[in-house]
Amino acid sequence: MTGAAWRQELVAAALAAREQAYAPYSGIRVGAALLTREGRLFTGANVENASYGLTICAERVAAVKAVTAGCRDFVAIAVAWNREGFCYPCGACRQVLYEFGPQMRVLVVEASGDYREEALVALLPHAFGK
Ligand SMILES: O=c1ccn([C@H]2C[C@H](O)[C@@H](CO)O2)c(=O)[nH]1
Ligand SMILES: [Zn+2]
Repeated sequence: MTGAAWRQELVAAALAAREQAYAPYSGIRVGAALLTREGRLFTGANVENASYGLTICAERVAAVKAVTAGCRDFVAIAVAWNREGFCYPCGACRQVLYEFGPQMRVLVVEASGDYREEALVALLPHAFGK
């Protein structure tokens, strides 16, 4: 993945990953697609639980898949959902992403496929890091 093409690929993968969401409680289907320094792409979707509090966000699913595949250097993540407006990662996800990608880009995607690009550091100012 080179040049600008990776952005479109990441956005498309995040939109598609929503299909894998398990969200019977909220109905909010979130998809994430994470690009690592090696050029590998990892997807994730939210996995809810009857206890509610044990729900896992799409972004953290993608992050743990990457790390457990040996990829610890995150370049960018795209996040999409099935609601109006842009899908921004929650605070917990921002912190977990920061551990492996302090310089990474975050593409927040609308259901239409339009997206905005942010720097993770802009979403998590004065971050607590290693
Ligand atoms: O960063 C976030 C925030 C929320 N969700 C999911 C969790 C839950 O299933 C639903 C509503 O919070 O959205 C994510 O996947 N990522
Ligand atoms: Zn989250």
